[in-house]
Amino acid sequence: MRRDDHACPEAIEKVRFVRSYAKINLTLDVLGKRPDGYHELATIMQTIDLYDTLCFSIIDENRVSMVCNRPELSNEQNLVVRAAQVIRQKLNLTRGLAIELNKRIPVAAGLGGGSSNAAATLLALQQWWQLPLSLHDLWEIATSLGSDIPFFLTGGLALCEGRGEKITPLAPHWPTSMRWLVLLKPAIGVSTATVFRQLTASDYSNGSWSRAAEAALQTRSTLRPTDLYNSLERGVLAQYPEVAQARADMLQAGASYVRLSGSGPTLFSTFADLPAAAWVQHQLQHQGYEAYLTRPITTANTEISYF
Ligand SMILES: C[C@](O)(CO)[C@H](O)COP(=O)(O)OP(=O)(O)OC[C@H]1O[C@@H](n2ccc(N)nc2=O)[C@H](O)[C@@H]1O
Ligand SMILES: Nc1ncnc2c1ncn2[C@@H]1O[C@H](COP(=O)(O)OP(=O)(O)OP(=O)(O)O)[C@@H](O)[C@H]1O
Repeated sequence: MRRDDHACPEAIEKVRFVRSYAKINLTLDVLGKRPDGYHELATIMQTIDLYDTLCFSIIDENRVSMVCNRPELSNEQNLVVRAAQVIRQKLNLTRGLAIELNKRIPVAAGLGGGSSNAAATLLALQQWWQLPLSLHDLWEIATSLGSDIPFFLTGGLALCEGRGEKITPLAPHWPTSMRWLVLLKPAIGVSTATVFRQLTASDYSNGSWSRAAEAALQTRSTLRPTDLYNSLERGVLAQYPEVAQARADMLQAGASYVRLSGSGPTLFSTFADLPAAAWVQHQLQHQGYEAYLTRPITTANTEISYF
């Protein structure tokens, strides 16, 4: 009998299929730089109905293999492989795993795709193999792998503080005036580390944007476009002309306002009505842009529902 057989009864199915959803940052305050080199954040994140799929199969070898429809991501540094390996090592599991990752979430886009994939892997293995790991254990593993990953363990709507790992779930009071989202992904990738490095002290805020938005969401007060703020936006617009041009084109296409998600370069706008959102998406696609019509969802990696 193999050492980890107790966690994998014979009856367990050999294949597991999960979705892994993206996020947007409704607000993002950078409070300042910390002694460990990271930045102190207050950000409100929301999972959205744009997802990758992951297929896990048990294999008869003591290793983790991974293939991805984006060949440049098929390697051992992929967060999916790293997440699976951390769990295997922590619990001394010898059971092998083959993972297929189908990416639909744009990469290096500010949509948290890799982080979501890692959290989906942790949750899938924990549930599938009935591992003796609490949500706090998973949170610790997630935190060690990346700042955005803890959020995706619960997803939905949340205030994230510290490096991003201190999660306060918020009641899902998403404004109806923001029911539809149009995302525009300019044709460049942006390194999160570079964006943070190029911040200046004048970009810092005291967290008041995220706190005010949190209060408005909790009390179901109106959230106006002018209430949304991202400390990283000024630097990204100044550094990448493609993003500034995309923003101008989005406004020209009929978006009433445009914000950057995370470290970009993806831009988003919100709409109360589907026809208005679809019209803006159509116009952007007609201009050759990669544009998505999507909506917020209330949970992360398992069952979802819409507002
Ligand atoms: C911009 C956001 O997406 C907002 O949600 C996140 O803060 C980024 O989260 P992430 O991609 O999971 O970030 P990590 O993989 O932990 O860090 C990537 C790099 O971003 C910078 N970084 C990240 C998070 C943070 N609070 N401060 C930072 O300065 C660091 O230079 C770090 O080396
Ligand atoms: N499963 C994965 N999917 C996408 N990228 C991954 C994955 N694993 C590792 N990476 C690496 O992480 C980098 C950032 O990718 P990702 O799509 O997560 O960026 P992002 O959306 O900007 O993330 P965030 O918003 O959390 O900063 C990629 O350039 C890639 O090298």
